[in-house]
Amino acid sequence: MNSVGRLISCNRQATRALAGNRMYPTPPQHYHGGYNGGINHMVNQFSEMSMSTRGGGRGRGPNVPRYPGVRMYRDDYRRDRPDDRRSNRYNNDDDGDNYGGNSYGGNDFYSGPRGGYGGGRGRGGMYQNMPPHGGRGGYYPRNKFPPPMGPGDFNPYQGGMRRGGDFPGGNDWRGGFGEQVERDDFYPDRVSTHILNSSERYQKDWSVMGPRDPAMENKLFKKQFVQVEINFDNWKNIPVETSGTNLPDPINSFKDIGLGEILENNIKLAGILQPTPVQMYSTSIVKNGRDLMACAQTGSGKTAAFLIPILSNLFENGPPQELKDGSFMAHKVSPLVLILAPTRELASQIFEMTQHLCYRSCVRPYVVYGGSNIDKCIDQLSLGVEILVATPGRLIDLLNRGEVNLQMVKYLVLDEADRMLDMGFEKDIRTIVTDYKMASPGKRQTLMFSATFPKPIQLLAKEFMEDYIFLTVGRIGSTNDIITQKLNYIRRNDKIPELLRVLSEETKDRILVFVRTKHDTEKIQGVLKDEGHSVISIHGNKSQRMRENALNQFRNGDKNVLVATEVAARGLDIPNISHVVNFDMPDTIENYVHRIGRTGRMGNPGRATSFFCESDWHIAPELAELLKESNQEVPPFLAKMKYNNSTVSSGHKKSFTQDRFGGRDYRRGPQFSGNIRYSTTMKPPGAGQVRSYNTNPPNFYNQMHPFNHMGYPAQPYMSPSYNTPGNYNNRDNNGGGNAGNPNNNSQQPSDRLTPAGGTGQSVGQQNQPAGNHGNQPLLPPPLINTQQAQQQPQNYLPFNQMGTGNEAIAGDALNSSPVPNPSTPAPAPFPLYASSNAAALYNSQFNTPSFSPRNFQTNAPQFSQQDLSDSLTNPQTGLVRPFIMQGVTNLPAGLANIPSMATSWTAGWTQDTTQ
Ligand SMILES: Nc1ncnc2c1ncn2[C@@H]1O[C@H](COP(=O)(O)OP(=O)(O)OP(=O)(O)O)[C@@H](O)[C@H]1O
Repeated sequence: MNSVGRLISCNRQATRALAGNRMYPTPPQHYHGGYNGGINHMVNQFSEMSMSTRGGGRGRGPNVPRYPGVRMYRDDYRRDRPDDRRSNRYNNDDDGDNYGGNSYGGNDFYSGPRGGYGGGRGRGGMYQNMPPHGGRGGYYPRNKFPPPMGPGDFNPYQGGMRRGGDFPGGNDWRGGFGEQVERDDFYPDRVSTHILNSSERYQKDWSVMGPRDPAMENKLFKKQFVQVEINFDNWKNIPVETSGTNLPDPINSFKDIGLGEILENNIKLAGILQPTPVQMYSTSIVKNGRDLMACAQTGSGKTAAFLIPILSNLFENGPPQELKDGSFMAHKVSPLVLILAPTRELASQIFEMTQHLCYRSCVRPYVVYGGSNIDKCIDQLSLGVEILVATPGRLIDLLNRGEVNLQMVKYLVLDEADRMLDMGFEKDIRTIVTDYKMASPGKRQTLMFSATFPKPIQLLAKEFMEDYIFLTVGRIGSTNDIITQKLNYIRRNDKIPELLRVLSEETKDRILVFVRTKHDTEKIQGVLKDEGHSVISIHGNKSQRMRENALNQFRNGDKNVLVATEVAARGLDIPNISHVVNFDMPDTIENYVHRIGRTGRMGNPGRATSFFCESDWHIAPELAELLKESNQEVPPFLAKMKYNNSTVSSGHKKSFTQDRFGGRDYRRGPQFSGNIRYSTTMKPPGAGQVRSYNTNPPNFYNQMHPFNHMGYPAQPYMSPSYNTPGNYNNRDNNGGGNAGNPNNNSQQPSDRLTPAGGTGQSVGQQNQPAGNHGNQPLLPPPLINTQQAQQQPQNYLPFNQMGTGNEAIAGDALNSSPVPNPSTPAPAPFPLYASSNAAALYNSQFNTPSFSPRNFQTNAPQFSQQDLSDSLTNPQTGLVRPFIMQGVTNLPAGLANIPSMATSWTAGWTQDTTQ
């Protein structure tokens, strides 16, 4: 007997044992896909000491290769998909279904037909229209893969789904080989907001609030768990940047737009009184019908940021005409809003908030994800759903079954979008968006949200969008300042004692401990329990019920330590997590950001402690940058590691700064024709500090480097908005930061940000001598086209009049935009450009590997030798400062002197170059 056969045989025995006296016929060979799947499912459940088998899981299609020895999880098909296991970098934590488990759950191609397997949940296609014969029977995936027949297909009495036992033996058969467990207690649909069916709802006026339902209200809005006060003060200073065409103005309050009575009522009940920064911007962007790619710090209210404006539009506009007049006859559920999330828990959380906001409305939300009961799910869908929250795998399952129709989708939301478009999920997202007749970009609105948005993902994401706006809230490359981050350098064997020590210092609130593997999660949970801690764990090997129970216990304070794998890293909003401990470092810097983002939410402080081993060196450079950017202490060992590994780590660094993490609109290059706008009413973090730079610069780095390592304007730089290229947006152009526009310098509204102690006077007007920092707005570094500068000197300021902090950066002009000059408009904040060669050279000259390659462009025009030597010989008056040697491959001999010369230019130069 081969290993598969042995497995089947042994499973049969287990099955019989579990089934008690009930004996089931061995199905014919060609049914074994379904049958086998069912058994495997049961064994899996059995191993979790749960008798919750319900007719077995899905079967494996007979033609799909099986990998002996790999347990088939009902919803964890990643394990059976070696390609995905290989390619998914999030999955190398040995936590098979951290993210993807459910995503493949139900993909019929892999799972084989559900039909059949001895009373399983099959929905045999050919009998699906014969309810008297046992419900729907095995299903037929109309779109793609006709399943081989299973018992449910030809014998509805045996295999068809009974749903309530409408045929003798009904529910018994549902159970298949085991005891049936009622899962209502955790099934997410425990709160249903509507009783009308969809066609009834389509006839209603959606802007009218329905009657109050005190019981429902209590269920939805009762403060189940400790509520955390929101600290809006911590957001007043957050920098916000938008880029794209025709940027709408943000709202200041929800009252600025008519949300309608339903939403106004519901947000109040949900405790949402004023918008967070991301909500201010996204609300107006979505209400203006635009696509949006939003990158905002963890815990800043992104969920409501997409839900509120979408719902506002829905309530205002009502159902689409085709649905109202019945011209679009959907025989299946046709959601108007589709929200996709990577994990079950996150989907469930989004659904919960959707329920809150849909209370007393005609809009019915629902959530589908792997690990939950699909029959129930289908039952619920049949009532009609306007907002569908889903994990990709379960949705594809339902699409293949023909249960969901995406043709009416008007809003597509990807939460944790970078994760959703990462390798593990990208294929699924493409399938969902392109294979099921969803409206194309432009005809639907597409919204993507995350706290991290790497450039390659942006490139992918743009395919799903049209003329989108990129929104950044918070400093990119940083985490929330209010999370105090600590790194402990530690040997692997010392981690557990250290964890016990850290926990012993904690007296209150909840602590979340991240561990790499499922196995270690269990192990550490055991150790902590033995030490008297009140601890629970969550990981992908746990059943959905156990996962939800663990989260609930942690949420409501029954347990105050949660040990988790990456599965809990993204999106989970649990109040009062005071401390995140990275027992094992995450594999990527993005994951680090999301993990520690479980604390420090809604503007409240948090702590993160990470145990750093020597083997974690790969994340060192990125982490050092991140800590620096977040105003955290960079431990000496990390800085050392960074430089020691500079050659090895450069690849990481490159991908970090240039391609990963992201958060800066990748489009902002020479070809970008949109606008860029910075927040005007919100001061940048540390605005007070900024002013002090002028007299006694405490942080020269920031002043000298208008762009930080992420290519993002460094902290002090926060210009009022203006358009690019070349045109000021007058509304926002009074004073500070807009050098070169003398007409607008006369007044400075009180809410106007004055960067770097600025009185708002322009460089051009002031003609500040170099080194005099007083009254100088910090400008973005324009790029000089040196040739043009020489030809049109009237448009340029001599170097020595620009003043430190306003220095032009040598390089190619961006669309020939000139350097600030009183008579010409100032250019927008450009990134710096240089070739990679120049970058490498710069870094080697300055003995630092950390100059951002993000700003480099390989095909930039050559920088003339003459320009260089002019600058070298006379840097104070030259038009060009050889700060970045753009495209230079053959350097003049004098170049070697740059560091020493630079030092003499300004006292802060050396600091300037150490970034
Ligand atoms: N304007 C608001 N006023 C009060 N509470 C809010 C507001 N907006 C959101 N919240 C609450 O803040 C918490 C965090 O919101 P949410 O989970 O959407 O953050 P997030 O930015 O998506 O975080 P993450 O990046 O970790 O996914 C939630 O409990 C939410 O109900």
